[in-house]
Amino acid sequence: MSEPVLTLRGAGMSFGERTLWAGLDLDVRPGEFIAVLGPNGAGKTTLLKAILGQQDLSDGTIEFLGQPVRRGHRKIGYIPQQRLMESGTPLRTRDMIALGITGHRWGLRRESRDERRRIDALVDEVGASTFATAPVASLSGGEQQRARVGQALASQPALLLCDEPLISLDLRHQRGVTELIDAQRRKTGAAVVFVTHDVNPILDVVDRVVYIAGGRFTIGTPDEVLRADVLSDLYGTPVDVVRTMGRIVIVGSTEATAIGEGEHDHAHHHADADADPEGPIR
Ligand SMILES: Nc1ncnc2c1ncn2[C@@H]1O[C@H](COP(=O)(O)OP(=O)(O)OP(=O)(O)O)[C@@H](O)[C@H]1O
Repeated sequence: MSEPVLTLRGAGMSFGERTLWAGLDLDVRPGEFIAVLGPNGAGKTTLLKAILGQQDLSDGTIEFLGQPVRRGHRKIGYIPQQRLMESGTPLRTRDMIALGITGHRWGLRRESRDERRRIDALVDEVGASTFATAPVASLSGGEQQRARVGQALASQPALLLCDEPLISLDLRHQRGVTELIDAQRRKTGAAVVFVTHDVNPILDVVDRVVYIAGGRFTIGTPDEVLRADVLSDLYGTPVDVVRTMGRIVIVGSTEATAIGEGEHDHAHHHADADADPEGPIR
């Protein structure tokens, strides 16, 4: 088996008295697709920040390609949690994608012919051709998100970190972005660590799940982890896993809803979070 791209050993993250996760051992292989699931505030984004070298661990180690993680590694692609571009930002879509290749040198020198070809191919691959010359700030949320994916893929990363990249996308574009990331990891062997509240849009492509909740975590295939007994044990309270119309919905009892508290603060992330008075935990 090939060497892992990413290795966590005894990794722990605490803020004061509060432990987000501890004792996390994980090897991520080339081409592997890992979903990081859990309720709001569980520590999913903080895990990505630790892998990016932006947040020091409280315990343990993280290595990327055999070296301790450090900030700004060119071989890690990152799609941050979505923030809409401020209107007035003049950056054009193609230039935003090009930034992933030319980095900070953008604007200071011309693209090489090879770079130009790669950028054009990426613009095409993320379906951004029709808005390539439009200012990013003028795009819809979904279009901006495709530009972000293009930028993250531009440096041909060995590891792609995605923080809720499907938020604000309609079903068609959720599928489009998922297929894009899936195709990329199959083509280039890039490993993917994908943070999401809702596993459903990516269920077909996920190899393993890291489910974080209440300061603890569990790791396994979706079938191993997304089960009532496993998640009830993790949450420490009864949780049901309902399969309906090809979707998995994780439903808590009143107590479990309390554990998932904060979900409704972020209800805009999920249109259907409001639809269930029980408050699904994802
Ligand atoms: N530097 C920090 N200092 C103190 N607390 C922090 C710091 N960074 C994160 N936290 C806290 O850690 C918790 C986990 O945050 P994180 O953003 O990782 O959660 P998440 O699982 O990504 O949640 P969401 O689904 O809401 O995005 C939050 O309560 C947050 O306030």
